[in-house]
Amino acid sequence: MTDMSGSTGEVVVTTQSFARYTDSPWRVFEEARVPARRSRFAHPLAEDELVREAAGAAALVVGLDPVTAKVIGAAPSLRVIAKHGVGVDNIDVAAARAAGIRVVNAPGANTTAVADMTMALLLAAVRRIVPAHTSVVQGRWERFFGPELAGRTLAVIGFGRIGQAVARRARGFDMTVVAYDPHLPAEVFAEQGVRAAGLDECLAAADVVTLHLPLAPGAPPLLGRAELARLRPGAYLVNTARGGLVDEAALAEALRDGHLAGAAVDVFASEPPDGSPLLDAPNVVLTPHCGAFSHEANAAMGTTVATDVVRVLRGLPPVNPVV
Ligand SMILES: NC(=O)c1ccc[n+]([C@@H]2O[C@H](COP(=O)([O-])OP(=O)(O)OC[C@H]3O[C@@H](n4cnc5c(N)ncnc54)[C@H](O)[C@@H]3O)[C@@H](O)[C@H]2O)c1
Ligand SMILES: O=C(O)CC[C@@H](O)C(=O)O
Repeated sequence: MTDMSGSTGEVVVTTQSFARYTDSPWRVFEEARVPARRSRFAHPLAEDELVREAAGAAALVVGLDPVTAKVIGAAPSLRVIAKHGVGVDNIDVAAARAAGIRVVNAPGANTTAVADMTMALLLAAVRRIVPAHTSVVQGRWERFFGPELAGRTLAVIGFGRIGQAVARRARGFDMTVVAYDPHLPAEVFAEQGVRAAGLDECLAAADVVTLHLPLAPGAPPLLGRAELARLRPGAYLVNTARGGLVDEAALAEALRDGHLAGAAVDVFASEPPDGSPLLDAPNVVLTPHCGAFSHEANAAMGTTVATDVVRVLRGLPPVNPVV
């Protein structure tokens, strides 16, 4: 790490997960002679902490930290906000644009990691891996049954990089895949051997629904009580996209009353999910927003965003602009 605190125009890295498996992202800054340091706070930042960190920064590299209009307004030297990942729902992109600040991210860098995690969570949910593990460890030796994936229908909602990678994996498990993504031309679905359908049709057809779309600022949950009720009895839901896409109370209720057979959730409306109704819902597998946490994705996200930060600070156009 290059720690040149006190220099002007420095890069401040607030995400704790930056360069966890290789120093190569830090080397991008070192080789470009761009001063860069980690945040003083060794935890995900609250808005006021981010205001303090952003005050003298030329660039911020953030994870899920809230880059609000207040943070942007308090950062007169800021030229670029880099999302160490894909989803920019924690960044007020409109405020950044209005302030002339670039936003960049790392599209594709964590596609494989999240697609693998989605399949891991799906398999864990249907074959009840977590209760089976607990049963063995606690000496009960209960034996669990679950459905096979072959021949079942997977509905992929959001058919971008991760959605398509999940569809390829699901086809490898002999699943039928339908997908909903209103922003893509028909050829994209056809190329992947997937049938395009509307949201309602996908929900009605699915044995498993998996979410892979962004969370739009201020949007209500895509899957509220009414949409969850449209799922087949005994269906499963996997969410590795964003917690705000699902009404957690309605999902917990659908699990408790047995309408859904199970859910696997990596992302929560509020993180950590203290008090979430999912914490004590039955038949859930819950992980701490670590879908992107493969070694390879960690290296790729870090070097991708570091490269674009350096480019913007040198006056070059970024490779992966959001704005
Ligand atoms: N769990 C994690 O750690 C993790 C890691 C990476 C990404 N994510 C989440 O996954 C999302 C998808 O990532 P990606 O790399 O596939 O992004 P992507 O941009 O390649 O794909 C997103 C797709 O969603 C589609 N879409 C947008 N709005 C939609 C809507 N209302 N209904 C249906 N489809 C819609 C877009 O057209 C696009 O094709 C990210 O936005 C992020 O929120 C989570
Ligand atoms: O910042 C993180 O820890 C996860 C980011 C991930 O959800 C993404 O959108 O790429």
